[in-house]
Amino acid sequence: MGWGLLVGVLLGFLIFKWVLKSVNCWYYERNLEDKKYDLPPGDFGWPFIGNMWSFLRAFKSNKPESFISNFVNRFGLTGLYKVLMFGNPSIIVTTAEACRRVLTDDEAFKPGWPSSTMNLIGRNSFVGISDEEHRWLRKLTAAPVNGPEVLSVYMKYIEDNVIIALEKWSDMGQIEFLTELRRLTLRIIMYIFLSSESEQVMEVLEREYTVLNYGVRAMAINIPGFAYHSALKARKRLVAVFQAIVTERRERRKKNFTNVKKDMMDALMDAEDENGRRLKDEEIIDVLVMYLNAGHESSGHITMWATLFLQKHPDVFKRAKAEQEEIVKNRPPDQKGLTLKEIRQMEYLSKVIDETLRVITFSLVVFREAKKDVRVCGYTIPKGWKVLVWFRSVHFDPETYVEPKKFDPSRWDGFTPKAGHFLPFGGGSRLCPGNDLAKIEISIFLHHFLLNYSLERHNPDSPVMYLPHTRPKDNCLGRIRRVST
Ligand code: HEM
Repeated sequence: MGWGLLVGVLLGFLIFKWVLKSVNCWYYERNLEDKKYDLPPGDFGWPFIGNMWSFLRAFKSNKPESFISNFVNRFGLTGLYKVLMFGNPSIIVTTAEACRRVLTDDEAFKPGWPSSTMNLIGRNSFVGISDEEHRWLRKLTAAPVNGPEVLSVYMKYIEDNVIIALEKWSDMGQIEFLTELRRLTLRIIMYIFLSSESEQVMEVLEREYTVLNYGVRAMAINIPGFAYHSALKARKRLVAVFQAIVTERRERRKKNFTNVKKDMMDALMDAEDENGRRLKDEEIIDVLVMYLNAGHESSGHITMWATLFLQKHPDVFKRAKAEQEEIVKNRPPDQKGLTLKEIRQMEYLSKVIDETLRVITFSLVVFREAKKDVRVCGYTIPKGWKVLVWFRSVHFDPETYVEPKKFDPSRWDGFTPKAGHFLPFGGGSRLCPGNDLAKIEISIFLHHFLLNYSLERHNPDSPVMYLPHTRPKDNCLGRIRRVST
């Protein structure tokens, strides 16, 4: 009798679990007819939350690879897996070939960010506008940051600020190295886009962006105490700050337009499409909220990781430093500061940066949506489903990168990855417009760090957090020490 009851309860539990695990499948595949047999393998997780729990658990327990390897172990190395994430039926794409196809086929795919992300980044920013509007605004806004020649205009500003920052930090005792770097990259992007160096504005932006970014990768629960709720509030405060800046600029332009240097804000205010349409304040604000966020978080984090890797690998540090010393040695005596030509000579440092971009993969995933039913690598992605382009898997593919977890800049000696195998800045029409700026900023910082400083971490074994972005839990607490006179 006792055994019978136990078996009955166990059986009931298994049936209940099977029903729960099948609910999403029935619901999301019910209208697909025969197409459902062409879907990639996968698992829609639990009702309502889908696979979010296993995603967050993998990333919060410091095993980010386990989320995808779980699919690989269960369904094989198919490269595409169906899931339910961020509230949408989605296909995760993990191979270079499939990722490249999704990024470059604008006929079949459009941006597909979760609505929670759009609420935070802004529906008038690049994540929410039509392809046509995107082409127009992208051309307008990418011009001031695209191409090394254009960027050489900002090199002096960047270098002066790097020198001042490193000197200041070395006098400050213990600092959160990452927080200070994020402030530095924010200062640079504020100068380029807003011509502003206001400490007060910078402090507010830095604080609010931190809260905003925690919400971007969190579950979209708008209840006090949850990261998404706080992020929505942070967005409101960011919008208020940008609105004040826009209003002030409009006033200034009315009074004294001709004498003032033009920047990105002016370009947005002057912009007029072929139908004579001009941008409203809320559109300008959304573009700025997006650009300033994208333009400082990523560069700040990657600069920190490159510094940490250099510090952790003395042989790499030595080789990178020798290269910088050589550059300074060959410099004409009357030359002040770095030139673009010198940055181009930093071949080894460029490999250090590329390897950092690969190992850290700052943008672990980007989102697209299928505009129509699309065949990719033998499977169907149904119209309206989201596609999660999983860069992390591409950068950790052992077929392309032997011992992928190892930081090894020399793997780039004589190696050019095939198209789609190295995507730190994405690809296709959405390729990061700040890629050259980011590489120049990071190179300038590392040049001065390698020549004159070292980093002494307070907790060298501080655990790493992967959400919202990969970083040491203590924000890299430590001291910057001057090592030369
Ligand atoms: C190491 C630094 C950086 C990394 C790793 C990075 C990474 C990326 C990636 C992967 C994308 C593609 C998103 C997608 O496909 O949907 C992207 C887009 C973007 N990035 Fe960056 N980025 C960096 C620096 C910057 C900087 C400095 C700026 C500012 C100028 C910037 C501005 C943008 C913008 C505006 C987009 C959206 C482009 C579009 O949708 O057309 N990024 N970035």
